[in-house]
Amino acid sequence: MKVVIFEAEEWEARACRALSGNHELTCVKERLTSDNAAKYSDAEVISTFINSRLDAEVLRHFPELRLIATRSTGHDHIDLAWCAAEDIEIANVPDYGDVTVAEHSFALMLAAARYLVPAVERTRRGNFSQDDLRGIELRGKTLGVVGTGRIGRRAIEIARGFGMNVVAFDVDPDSSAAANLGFTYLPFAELLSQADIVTLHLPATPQTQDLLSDAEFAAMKTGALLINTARGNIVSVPALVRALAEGKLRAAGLDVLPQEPLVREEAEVFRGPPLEKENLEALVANHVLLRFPNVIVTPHVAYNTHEAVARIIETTIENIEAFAMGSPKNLIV
Ligand SMILES: NC(=O)C1=CN([C@@H]2O[C@H](COP(=O)(O)OP(=O)(O)OC[C@H]3O[C@@H](n4cnc5c(N)ncnc54)[C@H](O)[C@@H]3O)[C@@H](O)[C@H]2O)C=CC1
Ligand SMILES: O=C(O)C(=O)CO
Repeated sequence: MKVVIFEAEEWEARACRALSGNHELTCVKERLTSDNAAKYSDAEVISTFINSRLDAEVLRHFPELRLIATRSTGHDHIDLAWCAAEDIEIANVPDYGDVTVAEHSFALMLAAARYLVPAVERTRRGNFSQDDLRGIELRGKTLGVVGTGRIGRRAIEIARGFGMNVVAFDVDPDSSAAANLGFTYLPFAELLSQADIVTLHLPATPQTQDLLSDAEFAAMKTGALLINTARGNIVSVPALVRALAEGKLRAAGLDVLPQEPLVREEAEVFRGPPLEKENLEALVANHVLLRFPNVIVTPHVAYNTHEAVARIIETTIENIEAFAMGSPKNLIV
C-alpha cells in the first residue's frame, strides 16, 4: 500500500522502515494541511500526530485513502463523519499513555499545589524569599476524576498512593474498577462540590465541549485546583479566567488549550483570512490565562516520554500491517 507518515521525526521515519516491503513508504516532516495534501494524493494509508487537522478540506485530496493511522489516543482532530461517508477507516493507539499521561497530571498537580514554578523562578534569580509559597498537601484531599478510562484509572492508582480520597464521574462507570481501586462514583455536580482537585481524563466530543463552564466553576469548592491533560475545549477558558480572577480556584495545571494550533503558530493568524469571532475570543482568552501566576501550562507534552512514543510508533506500525493483512486492529468505530 502507499503509506505516507506525516509529522515524522527522523527516528520515527527510521522506525517506520520496519514496515514490510509490500508498502511504498514516504515520511514527511511537516504536518498535513490543505496546502500540501495534493502532493500526496495517491496515498492509501496516512499517519499523522494530533497537529494535522484531518477535516473534509484536507481529506478530499485523497481519493485512494483507506486508512488513517493516527499516532494518538484522541481522535478529535479527525472528521469521523466524513471518514464514515467515504469508507475511510481510522485506527488509533488506545493504550500507550496511561502511565505517562497520569504521571504528568500529577506533575502538574504537585507543581500547582506547591507553587513550584514561581519558587524555582525565584531561586534562579537568587531570591530565596518564601513569601506566598505556602502550599497544600495531597494526602487526605479529595480528588475528582472525570473519565475513568485507562488514564483516569492510572491517575486513581497514583492518588491512592498519595493517600487521597477519590471520587469519580464517567458516563460509562466501571463498578469493578471502583471496588478494586477504592473510589466512589458520584453524579458530576456532586463530584464538583466535593473535590479539592478535579482532574480531567475524558475525550473531546460534541458532548464534552465546555463541560466546565461558569456554572461548574461556581459549583466547585473555593480554593480547588483544576488539572487538564485531556483536551483544551473541555474547559471554557473565559470561564476559567473568571474563576481564577475571582479567587474561586487556587490554581490550574493545563497541558492542553483550546485552539492549540492557533496559539502555537500565531504569526500564521495574521497571514490568513480574518479569524472567526469564536476563534479570536479563544485566542485572547488563552493569552490572558497564560499570564496568571497560579496557572501552569505545558505545551501538550503529557504524552511525551521515551517509553510512550516508542509504544506509539510500534502500535502504529502494527495497525498499518494488520489493516493491510485484512485483520484490522484498534479501529475506531
Ligand atoms: N495530553 C496528552 O498528551 C494526551 C491526552 N490524551 C487525552 O486523554 C483522553 C483520555 O484518554 P484515555 O483514558 O486513554 O481514554 P479512554 O477511552 O480509556 O477513557 C476515556 C473515558 O472517558 C469516559 N467519557 C467519555 N465521555 C464522557 C463524558 N461526557 N463524561 C464523563 N466521562 C466520559 C469514557 O466512558 C471512558 O471511560 C483522550 O481522549 C485524549 O483526549 C490522551 C493521551 C495523551
Ligand atoms: O494521544 C493523544 O491523544 C495525545 O493527545 C497525544 O498528545
